[in-house]
Amino acid sequence: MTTQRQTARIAIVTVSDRASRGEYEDKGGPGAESWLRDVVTSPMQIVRHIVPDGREAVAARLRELVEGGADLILVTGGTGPAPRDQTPEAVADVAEKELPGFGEEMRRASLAEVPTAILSRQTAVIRDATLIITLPGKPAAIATCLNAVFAAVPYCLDLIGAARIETDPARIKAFRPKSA
Ligand SMILES: Nc1ncnc2c1ncn2[C@@H]1O[C@H](COP(=O)(O)OP(=O)(O)OP(=O)(O)O)[C@@H](O)[C@H]1O
Ligand SMILES: Nc1nc2c(c(=O)[nH]1)N[C@H]1C(S)=C(S)[C@@H](COP(=O)(O)O)O[C@H]1N2
Repeated sequence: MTTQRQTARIAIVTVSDRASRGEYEDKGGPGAESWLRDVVTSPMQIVRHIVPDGREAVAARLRELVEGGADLILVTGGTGPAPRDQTPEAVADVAEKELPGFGEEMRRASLAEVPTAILSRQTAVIRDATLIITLPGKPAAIATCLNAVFAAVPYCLDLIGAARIETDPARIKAFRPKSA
């Protein structure tokens, strides 16, 4: 068995025309970072990026981050049905495998809070040894969605050959079937 890297490289990408132009302060990226710092107890390096909406811009940034060795990328924003919302198309452009269960479960959890959660086309995909999870842009959606799916993320990273991460079981109990 190969030894897994111990420091996880995590990128958070905010997709927002207005946040990228500085018209409002990005609350989604910092929100995702503080959620991870509360939940993940193993070493990690987190970098944050802000990009405008758009298929090419988002896909290009995702390719760069995967090539740079990211283990996990959280993308927030641009998952809805409006013309500029093209994050799912960008993610599909870089995907090698889709994990549709992530989107199903995140929407299910969000629908308990807001009926318009059905408008989000959020999903998760794998490219190389990177897991990419997309989240809605509304900052309040981030914790709802990560709480809904994160128990499966450490084992997914194990399976794709990414870094090993541990979580605070009081927040999220990571489920690893082989050690359960
Ligand atoms: N990163 C963010 N930081 C703070 N607030 C946000 C962020 N993303 C979205 N929001 C808030 O949620 C609302 C709906 O999000 P949505 O992603 O649909 O925005 P949008 O209308 O596409 O605009 P933009 O792409 O310029 O952020 C926004 O109008 C904004 O109030
Ligand atoms: N938990 C949660 N999910 C949510 C929402 C929300 O407020 N909370 N907003 C919804 C709305 S109104 C839209 S349009 C979609 C897509 O948002 P995005 O384009 O910012 O990604 O996410 C949906 N999912």
